[in-house]
Amino acid sequence: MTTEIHFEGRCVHPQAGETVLDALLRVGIDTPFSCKGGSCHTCMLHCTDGPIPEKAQRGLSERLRQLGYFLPCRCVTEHSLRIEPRQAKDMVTRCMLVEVDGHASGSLRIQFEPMTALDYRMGQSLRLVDGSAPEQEPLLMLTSDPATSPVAEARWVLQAGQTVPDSLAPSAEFGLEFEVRGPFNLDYQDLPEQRPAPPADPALWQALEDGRKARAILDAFYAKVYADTLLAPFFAGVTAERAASKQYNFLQQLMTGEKVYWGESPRNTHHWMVIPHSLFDHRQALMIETLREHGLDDGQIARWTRFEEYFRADIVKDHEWPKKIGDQIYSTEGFERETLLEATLCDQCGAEVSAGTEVLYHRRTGLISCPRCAGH
Ligand code: HEM
Repeated sequence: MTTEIHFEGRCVHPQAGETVLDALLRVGIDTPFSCKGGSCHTCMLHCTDGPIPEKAQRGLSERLRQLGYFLPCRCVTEHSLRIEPRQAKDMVTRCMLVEVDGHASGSLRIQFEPMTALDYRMGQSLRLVDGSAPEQEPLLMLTSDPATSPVAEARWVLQAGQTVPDSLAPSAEFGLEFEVRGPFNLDYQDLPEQRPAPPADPALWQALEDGRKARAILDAFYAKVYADTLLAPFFAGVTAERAASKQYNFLQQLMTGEKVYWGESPRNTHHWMVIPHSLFDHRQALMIETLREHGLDDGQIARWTRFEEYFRADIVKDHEWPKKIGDQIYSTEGFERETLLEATLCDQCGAEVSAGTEVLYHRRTGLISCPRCAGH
């Protein structure tokens, strides 16, 4: 009986004495590896069916052995196996704390050093291993770029009911250890459908003169936003008055708990906006500057920004997300052709386009191109 190694739709036959890793590489399967001697664990794979030789699991933790992980560089077998790449949910990395702050704002900035290699990209996420079911574990968003920062950095936006472990408490000191799972690609599906609002803070609203000062702050803030070369492009076609009013109602609802905001959820409003952490932080710095100019003290500033930080996970992303309403997902990127029911003006050249004409329109922006501008 020939030995068959099934891997991602391919079937490979190892030669006598050949390791599984060498067999995969021989036929051109691009699987990661480094030392090829069982030391670095870079090539570790997951076996879903078939007996794994004891030698191929030497050096792996009991947990990984039980899950079926093995080192293909140490695996010579005459039995057939079904194998697959490692699964992010099974990867747990022990980390050492460098520094943690932000407890007052509800958005923890955690600087840490993974104790074994953690292969990640900025924008991916980790889960903090805290003893709960893996899908319930707190989400940490990776904000550092491994190419340029010697220590890793992640954000943890605290959700209702989550408690911070001692290893990440305000008093936590350099060197404390904790474990993370992943990394995962953060996508809109990872966010809970309807995120509960953070607890209201009516005393803050009162300190903001029952909203009068909040309105003055927002007017001054959006004046800065519209003059800012990084932020202004997102607001093309939206008046500063609209932006400030919507934000006012949103904050009023968050701070007082009264239902006065009727706009979309932050996730859906910002669904098409590619906003990196650095831009979010830049906006936050402008907001803090404005709050200071209006006489808020550090405590009040932390209480205000806590509400904004809470929505970081709904807003920061490295590619546009579709809209999600209930279970329905709506893609708003791309174009459609539509026959006009009424005459209108072409958004490109300004010429009148008569009813019955087929035009090209962009699903999200709603801008149309007449047949001449659309090139047909
Ligand atoms: C860099 C960060 C951000 C950018 C570039 C941004 C951009 C925008 C833009 C362009 C709009 C107008 C959308 C429209 O009227 O069509 C908007 C609306 C809004 N934003 Fe943001 N935003 C950012 C951060 C935030 C934060 C931190 C919050 C919440 C705490 C927030 C809450 C809202 C709300 C509630 C609206 C109104 C939604 C509606 O019109 O229904 N935004 N944002």
